Amino acid sequence: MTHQTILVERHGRVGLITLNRPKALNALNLELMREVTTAARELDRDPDIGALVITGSAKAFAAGADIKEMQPNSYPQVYLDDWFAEWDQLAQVRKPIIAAVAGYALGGGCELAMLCDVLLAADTAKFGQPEIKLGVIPGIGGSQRLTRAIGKAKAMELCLTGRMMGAEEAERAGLVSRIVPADDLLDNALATATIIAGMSAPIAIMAKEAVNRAYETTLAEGVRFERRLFHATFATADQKEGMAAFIDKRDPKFLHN
Ligand SMILES: CC(C)=CC(=O)SCCNC(=O)CCNC(=O)[C@H](O)C(C)(C)COP(=O)(O)OP(=O)(O)OC[C@H]1O[C@@H](n2cnc3c(N)ncnc32)[C@H](O)[C@@H]1OP(=O)(O)O
Repeated sequence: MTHQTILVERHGRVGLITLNRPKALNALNLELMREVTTAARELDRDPDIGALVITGSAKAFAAGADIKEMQPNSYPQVYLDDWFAEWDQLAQVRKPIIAAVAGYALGGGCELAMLCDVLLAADTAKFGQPEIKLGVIPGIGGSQRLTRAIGKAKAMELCLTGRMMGAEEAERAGLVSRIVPADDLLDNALATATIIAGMSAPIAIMAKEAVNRAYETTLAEGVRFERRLFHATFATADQKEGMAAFIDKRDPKFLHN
């Protein structure tokens, strides 16, 4: 399939989506959003794919939603078209997604990174929610996901001032799982995704669901949910294989069922 604003590649069991609007610093226009969500859903359905990576360029993961596209729109238009609701489809992807972020991840770019499950940052990464400087507020979940990731104090400051934070501050705050040198970012992301894609596919999906549930429910409900999924892992062939492999002192051969 031909894409205008993204590149899609396969690296073994990993699907790689690269944002590709370099002249606009990967600003997220409606076409790019559709292409990313469509590609991610296709990779999610593909049994030969176990994990996804989304990345941008060295200068920008994405500098936000496309301001030039947004600017002339009226309230009835954005409301009736339910602008940015389509990004919710990325949150519905069941396989783990890694965001490999170098350069600017601002506004919708930061929100796209936070829609992913593991956020790897190059030492050049800069995160922020600068929408307030444009007379708007985050619209792809930034005020919610950033607050859950780094806490109210810092999220409030970033959303109210539009200040950017660098990779080290983002890692200290808990937004980023790891910082790597910019030149090694993609290799690290693909290596991490390959490890995840080598696990049992249903078990990886259960692990993602269980961790995500912690964002949405009480501790007691979350622990109950986790326990039910844990019990369900015993209905898979991969639980038998994983434990047998440990006992036999060999690597497991997961069959993804
Ligand atoms: C409202 C919601 C829900 C979400 C949002 O995301 S709103 C947007 C939030 N993002 C921003 O406000 C960042 C806007 N961009 C910048 O502040 C700067 O571009 C920069 C600091 C990221 C980089 O500055 P630099 O001087 O290095 O580069 P520029 O000359 O400014 O940009 C190059 C080229 O890209 C176009 N660009 C950059 N960001 C966007 C964007 N978000 N939307 C549309 N176009 C963007 C920029 O206009 C320029 O293009 P031209 O050379 O054609 O002017």
